[in-house]
Amino acid sequence: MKGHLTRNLFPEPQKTKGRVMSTIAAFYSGKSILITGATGFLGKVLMEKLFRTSPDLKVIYILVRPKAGQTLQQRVFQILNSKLFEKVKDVCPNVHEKIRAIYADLNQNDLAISKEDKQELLSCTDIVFHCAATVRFDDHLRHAVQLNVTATQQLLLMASQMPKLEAFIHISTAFSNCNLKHIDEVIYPCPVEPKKIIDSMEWLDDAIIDEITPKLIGDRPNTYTYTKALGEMVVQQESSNLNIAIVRPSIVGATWQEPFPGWVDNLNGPSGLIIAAGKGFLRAIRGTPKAVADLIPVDTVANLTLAVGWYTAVNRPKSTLIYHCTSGNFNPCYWGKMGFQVLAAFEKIPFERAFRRPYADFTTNTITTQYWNAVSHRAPAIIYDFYLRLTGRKPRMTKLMNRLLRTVSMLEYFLNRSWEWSTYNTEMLMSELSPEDQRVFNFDVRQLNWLEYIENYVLGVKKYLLKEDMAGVPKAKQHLKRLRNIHYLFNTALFLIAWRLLIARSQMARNVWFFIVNFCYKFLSYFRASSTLKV
Ligand SMILES: CCCCCCCCCCCCCCCCCCCCCCCC(=O)SCCNC(=O)CCNC(=O)[C@H](O)C(C)(C)COP(=O)(O)OP(=O)(O)OC[C@H]1O[C@@H](n2cnc3c(N)ncnc32)[C@H](O)[C@@H]1OP(=O)(O)O
Ligand SMILES: NC(=O)C1=CN([C@@H]2O[C@H](COP(=O)(O)OP(=O)(O)OC[C@H]3O[C@@H](n4cnc5c(N)ncnc54)[C@H](OP(=O)(O)O)[C@@H]3O)[C@@H](O)[C@H]2O)C=CC1
Repeated sequence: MKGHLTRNLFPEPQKTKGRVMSTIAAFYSGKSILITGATGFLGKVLMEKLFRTSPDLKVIYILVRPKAGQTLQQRVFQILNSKLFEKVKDVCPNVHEKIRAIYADLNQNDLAISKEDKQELLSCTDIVFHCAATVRFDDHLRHAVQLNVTATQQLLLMASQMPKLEAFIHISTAFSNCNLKHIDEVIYPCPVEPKKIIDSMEWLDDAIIDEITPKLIGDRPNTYTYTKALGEMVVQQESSNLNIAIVRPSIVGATWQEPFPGWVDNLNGPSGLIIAAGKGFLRAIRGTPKAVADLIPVDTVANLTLAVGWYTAVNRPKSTLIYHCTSGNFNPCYWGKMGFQVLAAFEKIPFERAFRRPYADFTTNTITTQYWNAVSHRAPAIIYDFYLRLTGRKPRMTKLMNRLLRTVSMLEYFLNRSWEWSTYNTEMLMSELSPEDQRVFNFDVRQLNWLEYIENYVLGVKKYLLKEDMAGVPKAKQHLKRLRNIHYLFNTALFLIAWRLLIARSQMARNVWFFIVNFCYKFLSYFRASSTLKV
């Protein structure tokens, strides 16, 4: 496909209302675009941006599976009628007609796309954005390989049969090579060829796969990062036939600016932990305050991805370019500072019905982590469950806490290390953009104000994940005050009980106690005597 197209890919920039129209937006006009993973966090934001900036695009094909009792159409309807798409309806009123949901299941070898649909995709698609993946860290290797490697291979095979295809953009992760400290914009080979892994998954049984998984993933922390690295290798193997680019985002967070700040719709990455901390469940977490918190807003990832799609199609680079979509070397924020900003945001934007007052800290070693897990996580959960039992209710806090601690333990790897990602290609792309494109498809995170971003993030978590209304803030604040009083009362009672026990057992403690009581009595007598004299 490389070098096949001869039509004018650099249309003259048009003027809209006195402003030069974005070249990237103009590029997507009239295009048929295929997106996988369009129902996911990034996919939705990507699709929204495309519709909003290029309402004249021809069609967006999305590969969807039925889920949670919803048909394809119901899922699409729900997305288009969500808050995220509110602005799209003004710019592109016929958005319903421009989206075509195609039944597909990436868990199946042929992706389960019907013959007719496949034919349409093959003959019409101009650009592919491949976002679908399993992002679970603990996925079974067989499933992770199927989704992140085999499905990518299948999709590339389809892409190679698309005569009109101008670019194939693969979304990977900046952590696909997290076993390295410095990561360049290159594909690093894994010791075992992806083809061999795919083949072996077909005949090995689950027990054997479980046994060999640690050996295969080696010094990577989970099957996710390993299979994303394999996915990149598969992409590289197809790159001689296709015009491909890879985008590697770091930890994707809530929107920074578009379509509005703070939008988020799943618990991945920091979002789940923000809830856990804001509700008072999470009190300590093993993390290095000085390690870089390489968060990247989801709208920044979408903007870069669309810019990459345009650049790849128009310039047809000779080799597969990889773009790191990271914040660390442009505008670093550190876990300590971020944690502090999250806690500060809870003061202004408290969550409703908190279990305890939000307070958390980073612990730096395994022993202190275990201590805080016992004292601050497990013990309160056990006490609360005891209270639930006493009041005739079903205990649930210990189970919830165990789940949280399991989640936290899976994220810890990323909280205790810093990586350096080189960003030559990303910077090159930025410099290739016209001022208007830099504005419309902004991915320059140097402009990001972390304090403001984190505040909007916490607000977004409250509104869009917890579905809590801002009208409830005064009540939430009152609840936190009550929790503070209970906390003081509880601690005082605990102290008195401990002291009473000590007095009963130790002569030394009794002596100290009598000394204090005696001292207080004398002080009060003196105070009373001197005030009587004054009168
Ligand atoms: C001064 C200092 C103060 C310190 C203050 C601290 C403040 C705290 C906030 C600071 C933020 C810190 C954030 C750190 C985040 C680090 C993230 C690093 C991520 C690196 C990512 C690499 C980038 C990528 O490429 S991958 C994309 C990201 N992927 C993920 O994040 C997936 C992670 N999730 C999983 O793998 C699984 O969900 C797992 C293994 C964690 C849990 O699996 P399990 O089978 O046990 O549960 P589920 O069925 O999945 O869900 C059960 C239940 O839990 C809810 N849930 C799911 N995920 C999370 C989550 N991340 N956090 C919380 N809760 C989660 C889920 O909705 C379910 O709830 P139900 O009610 O039962 O439905
Ligand atoms: N979130 C993050 O922090 C980061 C994400 N990335 C990468 O970005 C991409 C998008 O991630 P994100 O949006 O966060 O992930 P989500 O989990 O939100 O979305 C995953 C998407 O893949 C789809 N999918 C999963 N399994 C199947 C299947 N069997 N058949 C069809 N579709 C399927 C999901 O569909 P369904 O709705 O039906 O489940 C969903 O649309 C991924 O490639 C990920 O590796 C990279 C770095 C960080």
